[in-house]
Amino acid sequence: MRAYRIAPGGTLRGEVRVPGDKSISHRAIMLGALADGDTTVTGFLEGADSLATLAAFRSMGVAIEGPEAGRLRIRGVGRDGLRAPSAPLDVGNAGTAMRLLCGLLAGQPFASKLVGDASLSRRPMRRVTEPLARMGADIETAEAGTAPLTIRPVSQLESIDYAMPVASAQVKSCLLLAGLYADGDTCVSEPAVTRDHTERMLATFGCRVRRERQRVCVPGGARLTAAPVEVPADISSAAFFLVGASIADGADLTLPAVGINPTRVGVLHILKAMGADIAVANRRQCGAEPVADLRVRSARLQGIEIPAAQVPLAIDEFPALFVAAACADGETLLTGAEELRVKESDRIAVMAAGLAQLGVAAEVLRDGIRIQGRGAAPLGGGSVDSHGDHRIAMAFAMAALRASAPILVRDCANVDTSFPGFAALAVGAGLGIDEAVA
Ligand SMILES: O=C(O)C1=C[C@@H](OP(=O)(O)O)[C@@H](O)[C@H](O)C1
Ligand SMILES: C=C(OP(=O)(O)O)C(=O)O
Repeated sequence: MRAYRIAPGGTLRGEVRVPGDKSISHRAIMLGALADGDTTVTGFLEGADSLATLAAFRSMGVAIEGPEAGRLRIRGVGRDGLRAPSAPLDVGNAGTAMRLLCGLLAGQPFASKLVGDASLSRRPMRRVTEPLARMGADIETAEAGTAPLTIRPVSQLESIDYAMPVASAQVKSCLLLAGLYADGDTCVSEPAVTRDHTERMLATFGCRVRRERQRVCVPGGARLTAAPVEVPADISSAAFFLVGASIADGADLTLPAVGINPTRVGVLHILKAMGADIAVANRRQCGAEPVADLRVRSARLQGIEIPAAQVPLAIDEFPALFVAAACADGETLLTGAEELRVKESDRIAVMAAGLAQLGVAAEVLRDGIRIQGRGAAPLGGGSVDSHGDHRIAMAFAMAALRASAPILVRDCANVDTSFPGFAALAVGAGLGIDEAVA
């Protein structure tokens, strides 16, 4: 099993170019495949999750050239041009791929089956299959409401006006994609703002998306027109470096061209509220998405109560933010984040267990966590288990910057799902990671 052995202390300096945004990379493949015409993608994330989406579309007859240094050319087959895959579509560890594809496949005139790895096969899928069933879709889950998902063709999907019970961009996007195949306007309302990459990209591809506050509608039967997609650097990957440079002594790191879509910047708001020194410079547009260069320097962090509205805007960044909280003065309290329990791992339980290994007191709550920051005192060293969760592995790798002894992080292979090359980039910036087998 792949592991990281990280030397304690050190700092992060220089410039780090993190790879392309995972959410946007998945969507670029999906919309590019369904569009009329050829879509060129730059900055595509060559991680296992987005490559699984790419492979799924190839097996449905879509010709895709690349990826070659993040460049792709997708030969769009048009809204009705996908072909029946000859085998189940295996999306590995990728929740985004499974949930978005489920909506898109529900509207196809052929049967299909979606399967994933052990972690994905434990994650809840009824959140998408129930509203899709209301649209008339025919989808069978395993008994627990989990994958595999067997999708059978129906003559016509009906449009829906759906108020999501959970704030989930995956559920929203799933229904919008199904809505392209429905008989009228499909509308989705969200209880809190979630990432809006699907809406932005649909609009770029010429779909008349109607957006009001926390509600979005797509017209049934819309056709998409190919458009170039520039994928910004992933703020969720940048988050590990934002935290690492904040907690390390003498750090000064620049992260160029990071996506700063307002629906993704919870990590910046939360770190700044904790006292982080992050400068956002050179704001500009990268296609449909805003980007900026982020410069982060060491800072003395303070524990905070995390505002509820920031939770969905930082949902993937909490493993890293918990490490920041562990190094802060005083207590940090997170509530309203029960969604963390159904990610690649139960991120509340797994982070609390790892923090305990490093001597950090953390109380697990039903929907969050209370962390007692160690302030100026170092974290301990020791062995932590990532439970195959990429974000847990990278968060604990950064914790070593403030540890008094080496940290061993076990089960790190899935870092490749979202951040291939993480260890090498981190080493280049100053982190003492050794990839080991443990
Ligand atoms: O739509 C997306 O690309 C994502 C949405 C979020 O999931 P939820 O919709 O389950 O919150 C996030 O955790 C995931 O990493 C990516
Ligand atoms: C939750 C995540 O991804 P997904 O749901 O696509 O597996 C993540 O990347 O943190």
